[in-house]
Amino acid sequence: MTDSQPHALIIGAGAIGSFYGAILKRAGCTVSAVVRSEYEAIKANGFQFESPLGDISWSPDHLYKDGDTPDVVPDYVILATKVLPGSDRAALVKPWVGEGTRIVLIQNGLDIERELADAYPDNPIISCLAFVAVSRQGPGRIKHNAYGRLVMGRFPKGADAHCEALRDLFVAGGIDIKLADDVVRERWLKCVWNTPFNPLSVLANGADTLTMLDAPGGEKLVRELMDEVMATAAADGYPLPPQLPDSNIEGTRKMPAYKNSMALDYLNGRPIELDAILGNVVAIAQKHDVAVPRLETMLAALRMRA
Ligand SMILES: NC(=O)C1=CN([C@@H]2O[C@H](COP(=O)(O)OP(=O)(O)OC[C@H]3O[C@@H](n4cnc5c(N)ncnc54)[C@H](OP(=O)(O)O)[C@@H]3O)[C@@H](O)[C@H]2O)C=CC1
Ligand SMILES: CC(C)(CO)C(=O)C(=O)O
Repeated sequence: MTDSQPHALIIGAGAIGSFYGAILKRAGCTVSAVVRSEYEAIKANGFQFESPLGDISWSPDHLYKDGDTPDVVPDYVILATKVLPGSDRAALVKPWVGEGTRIVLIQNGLDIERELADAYPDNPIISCLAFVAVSRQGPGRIKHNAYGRLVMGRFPKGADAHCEALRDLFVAGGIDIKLADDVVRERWLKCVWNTPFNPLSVLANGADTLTMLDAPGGEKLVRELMDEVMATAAADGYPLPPQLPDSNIEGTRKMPAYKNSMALDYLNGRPIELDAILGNVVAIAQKHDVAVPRLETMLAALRMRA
């Protein structure tokens, strides 16, 4: 593709994929999508958005199903599926990755890049963390509630010209971007929030943030879980700011009550990203002999439920 109109292909155009696809469309990119169950609806009507950004509804320039072959090799393959056991993400992107294609992950969790980096050693891997509240309302219908910021960096380290070029596109589309030299550290920082809140919301029957914090003993439990994630991060070589649990709780209390992505999956009967967000943290704690009794209990209880 030409530099003047980069081509991004979204794989897994659900809430996150279709939202950041809309942003790249606003930046003037050619944006295509590979979708699964919502193919017919998206083919007929594109992605219909309700958003504080205004009318960001869009239709993919090329719409594909799993198993199709690409018309063009994209500059960016943006993977925005859920990170679930049994989903072979390296195989999923394979038909769409050519020489020079940057593989961009916009997915939650820890230690989720390695399988892509190992499978595609010659393609830049750009790892992104989304700070946004967006959810699917029905086939091809998405509600963007608030926010949108992305933190991004090369995996395993650095923020090079590939990241800068993608940052410029997202900024042109109206999104705030932080480039991170150490994206793994950024994943730990985000996990201090997601690893307690997301699985706990499932144990609490899909509860929102304030319901969890205001339940008797709720804030105390969230803090203890955050402390266990902090201790694990430190043992893994990522000491995080000691005031992070305080600022996370304070920030969460200031936001309107909010159902995180795992709560929404649970409430909609979809599989949850238990390993990416919790299991991988527990595995790293066990590797370093860090005591994480509350995280282990939560993981065991949720595995029983699954
Ligand atoms: N939603 C949010 O506000 C936030 C989400 N995140 C993270 O972003 C990531 C994406 O989450 P989100 O967008 O909410 O998830 P969604 O469930 O809304 O979207 C995932 C999409 O991937 C599609 N998909 C799965 N497998 C395939 C496949 N083989 N081929 C094509 N499409 C496929 C699903 O299709 P199908 O309908 O067929 O299942 C669905 O459209 C997760 O890691 C999540 O934790 C991070 C921050 C906020
Ligand atoms: C931080 C938050 C809550 C939204 O950006 C998220 O990561 C999620 O919903 O899983």
